[in-house]
Amino acid sequence: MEPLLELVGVSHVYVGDQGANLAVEGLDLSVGRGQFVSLVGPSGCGKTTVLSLLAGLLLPSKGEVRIGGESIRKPSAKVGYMLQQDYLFPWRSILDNAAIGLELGGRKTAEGIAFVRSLLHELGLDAAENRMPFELSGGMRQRVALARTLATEPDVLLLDEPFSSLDMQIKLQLEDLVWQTLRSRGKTAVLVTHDLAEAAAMSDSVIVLARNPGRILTRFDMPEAMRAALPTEARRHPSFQHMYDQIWETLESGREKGEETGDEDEV
Ligand SMILES: Nc1ncnc2c1ncn2[C@@H]1O[C@H](COP(=O)(O)OP(=O)(O)OP(=O)(O)O)[C@@H](O)[C@H]1O
Repeated sequence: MEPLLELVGVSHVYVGDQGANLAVEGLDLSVGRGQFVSLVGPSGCGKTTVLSLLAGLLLPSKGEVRIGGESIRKPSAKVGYMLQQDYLFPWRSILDNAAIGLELGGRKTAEGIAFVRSLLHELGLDAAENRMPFELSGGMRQRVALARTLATEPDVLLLDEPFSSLDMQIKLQLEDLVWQTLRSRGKTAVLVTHDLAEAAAMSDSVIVLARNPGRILTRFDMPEAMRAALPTEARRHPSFQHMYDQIWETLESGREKGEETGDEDEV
């Protein structure tokens, strides 16, 4: 499959008052167009750093980040971000929040607004378009954030723990909705999560990282039947527990080999 996202020998060093900190080292990763991959690993292994490199918010100290074969040196309209917090503007209606990317890009035309309305409709938010963010539940607000991200039609979505502040039932519903929405549009997605079950259920591949320095331990490709199923269905697939256990064991083995720092162990 033609790769859309590529990390080629990527290292990143943060330089600050405390000196240099090698956050990630020697990352090689290829993600095909339309694929959904997750990054999992202990706190500090570089998941957010990888997303920032893919978003063009950070430049690699070594190696290259490519999207569609082109080296990424600055933020690109091809890439959209969805975060744990929705960052909706409290003084703007839902429609105006969802349309903000178009507005900033000078594309808030009648056609653009019609597109945003169609996204809100698809995400079950048509009745909410004139409401204000404080009137919505956490799950609804994250759906608005998804509509806002999709409105600018990025090829790639970077999802930084977008479900982690939601209660379980809403989280499962939203995992299905996001997965379905991205898949039906052929979007490429990179999800950062601490929830291994979420990673296994939503992804084509799960990338396990270790820390000190951040590096890729293993890439797990999910069985085809799980990849084709909605996340809630994938969780019930006979291979699910096996994949989950393998990811968990790899994480644990990385911890045993590389953790001499005495840091808090948090998956
Ligand atoms: N701005 C920064 N300046 C210096 N070091 C940083 C900076 N941001 C992150 N780091 C360091 O880089 C490493 C990777 O951090 P990063 O936030 O990417 O990890 P993470 O896997 O996303 O962690 P978490 O799961 O806790 O969000 C850590 O050692 C962290 O302390």
